[in-house]
Amino acid sequence: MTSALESVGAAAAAPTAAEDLAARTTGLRKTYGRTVAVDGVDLAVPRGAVVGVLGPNGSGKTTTIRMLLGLTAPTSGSVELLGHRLPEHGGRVLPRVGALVEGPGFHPFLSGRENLLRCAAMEPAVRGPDVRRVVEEALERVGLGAAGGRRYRGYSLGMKQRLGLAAALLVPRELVVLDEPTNGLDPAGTREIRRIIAELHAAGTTVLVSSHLLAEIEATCTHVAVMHRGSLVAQGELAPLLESGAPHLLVSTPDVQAGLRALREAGAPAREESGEIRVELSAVDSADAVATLVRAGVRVREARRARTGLEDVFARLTEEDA
Ligand SMILES: Nc1ncnc2c1ncn2[C@@H]1O[C@H](COP(=O)(O)OP(=O)(O)OP(=O)(O)O)[C@@H](O)[C@H]1O
Repeated sequence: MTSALESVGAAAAAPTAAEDLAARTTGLRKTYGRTVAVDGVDLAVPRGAVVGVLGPNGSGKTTTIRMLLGLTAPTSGSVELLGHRLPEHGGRVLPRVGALVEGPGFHPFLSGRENLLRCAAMEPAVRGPDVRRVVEEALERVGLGAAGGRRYRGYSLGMKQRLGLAAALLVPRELVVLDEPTNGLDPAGTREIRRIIAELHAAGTTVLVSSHLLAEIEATCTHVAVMHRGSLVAQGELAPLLESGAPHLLVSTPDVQAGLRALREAGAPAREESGEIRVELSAVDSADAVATLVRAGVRVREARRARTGLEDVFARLTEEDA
């Protein structure tokens, strides 16, 4: 195991106390015939965190989330939401949980507003006289104020996502679960989702958000849970995970090929990236790398330290556990 996996393992080995968890699964497993969709997942979602569930298509994110919300029954294992076991205590805890998950839920021939009015009427926390105001606020919050009167059937995928989000956020929630919330959204819509997640986080709400977009998770989350082939291969705080890899140096030079040759001859792992040289600072430090380049007559415009991106971390975790 590498130090990255050990550091993540260490985080998992010192679990957060149960009362500090907004959600927890133990040995969660789901099979469909011979397909093992989710395989023994022990997920811990600390209260107040923004946890990104990251994994390639088919890695089990949606199935895990559906089981977490009591929408799909686990084959084995258990789920606790806000300190209470599901499904026994679903009626008590689910109103405190907002969720955006794929699947039918809205009536195609009703408008977005009418659909939300039906949702709001079913919310125990919304009093009858407040239903209309709550719905208008939710529509505004997700940018559907002007389109609220249009039929759901005519909504674009992005508008459907926004309406789902509005339903999830009708009343203040302790936990908000969003499955691929930026699906179908344009860049402006994606930024709005980020803003809403940041607002929820600032208000102390716990957020669990799945995505196969690494940049998305990197930009919005405090914690990450990495899924691969139905298993959880790492979970913990995002910052230490990003720092766990070897640091890199990015060198800007007009002499990329000569630079790569010189570095490799000096035993420094280096590759070209977007017209620059990326040097792994495991065998050499940054001063040695620059000296090697200069000695070889390579003209260095700029050299700067690069943080290990989630993409590198993710590739390492999923390759090693494959
Ligand atoms: N209802 C079902 N019946 C049969 N197989 C299923 C069902 N739901 C999921 N699976 C299978 O379980 C595995 C995990 O799927 P899941 O949708 O949970 O992954 P995911 O990580 O959410 O993927 P995506 O990013 O594509 O949504 C896949 O192999 C999928 O084909």
